[in-house]
Formats: sequence, structure tokens, C-alpha cells
Amino acid sequence: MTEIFGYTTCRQLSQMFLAIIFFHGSEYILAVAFHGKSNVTLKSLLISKNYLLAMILSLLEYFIEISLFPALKEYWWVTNLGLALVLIGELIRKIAIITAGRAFTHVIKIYHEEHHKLITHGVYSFVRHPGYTGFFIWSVSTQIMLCNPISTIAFAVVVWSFFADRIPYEEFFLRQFFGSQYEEYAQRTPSGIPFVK
Ligand SMILES: C[S@@+](CC[C@H](N)C(=O)[O-])C[C@H]1O[C@@H](n2cnc3c(N)ncnc32)[C@H](O)[C@@H]1O
Repeated sequence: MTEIFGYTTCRQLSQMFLAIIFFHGSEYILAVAFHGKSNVTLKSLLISKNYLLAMILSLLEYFIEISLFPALKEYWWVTNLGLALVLIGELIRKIAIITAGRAFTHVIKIYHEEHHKLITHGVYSFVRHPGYTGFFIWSVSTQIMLCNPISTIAFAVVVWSFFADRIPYEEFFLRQFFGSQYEEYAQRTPSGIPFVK
């Protein structure tokens, strides 16, 4: 019981909550900055029911493990590695949002708008979906930071399959909007999600 209220829990959980608050708060602020407050809904906080459920289950895993196997949470190099990756994932995602500007919408566009230009510079010249790369790294790393082995694997599988479905759907419309320009871009640039073409 003492472990639950000890230094390890305080540090790991406060890092986790700060990471979550910063991630969602900055998503919302950037959406307002690029699209204007009247065009942004609370959806831009990116908090879905499934996401909440995943986070609650990961906390459940954390509390069960710290009660039954407290030594599992004492691998500080794992926590520190997770924290470093959380910061890297956050940075990649935010650089992507700032680079794409108005082209970066939380809801996938299915109609072409005049102002929507294809972005291929900056971080988009390295991977086609840097925003998703950043989120993938960020979300899995929150679980590495908590030394949660089950949720680390579960988050990797669930987030990977979410993007493996979403990327072809998003690119179907990008190909319609930008035709051969997108085709050439896709030929020379990897998706940014492992094993997704
Ligand atoms: C949530 S954003 C994600 C953007 C991108 N998939 C990423 O991970 O950085 C989705 C919107 O970005 C737009 N989009 C994606 N790639 C783009 C690109 N290279 N240039 C312009 N718009 C893009 C899509 O049309 C979609 O409406």
C-alpha cells in the first residue's frame, strides 16, 4: 500500500498527467490558432471514448502492478526513456501541425477546398504522416514511462492498426485532390508508420 503513495507513483503519475494535459491543451490551442475559434469544436481536444477507456485501463494496470509487483516500476531508465520519447513524439507532432498549418485538420477532409495545398516541405519531406508518427511515439511512450508492459504492447497494436486503416482512407482523398502530385510524393516518401506503405 505504501508504494501507491510513494515517490515512484507520484513522479510517474504526475509526468503522465502533465504529458496528457500538455498534449491535448496544445492540440486545442493550435487548432484555434490555425482555424479560428468558431471553426474548432471540443473534438479538437482529441478525447474519444475509446481513448479514455485505453487510458483508464492503463492506469488500472499501473495500480495493480505497483501493488503486486512494486519492483517492476523501479526501472528508472525505462521511465526516463519513456519520458524522452514522449517529448520527441510531442515535438514531431507539433512541428507537423505548425508546418501543415491550415491543411492540418483533425477531421479528414473529403472535399477539396481552395486554400488546401499539398504540403511536402519540412518534416513532410521525411515522412508523409509526421502528425501520426508523433502521436504513435507519444502514446506508446506514455506506457513505457509508466513501466506498463501490457499497455505498451496494447497501445502499439491498437494505435498502429488505427493508423493502418486511417492512412489509406486519408490518402484516397489526397490522391483525388492532388492527383499525380500526390502520387509522386507518395512514391518518394515513406508513410512514417512502420509497415504501412
Ligand atoms: C489529422 S491531419 C493529419 C495530417 C497527416 N496525416 C499527418 O500525420 O501529419 C488530417 C488532414 O491533413 C490533410 N493532409 C494530410 N497530409 C497532407 C499533406 N501532405 N498536405 C496537405 N494536407 C494534408 C488531410 O487532407 C486531412 O484532412
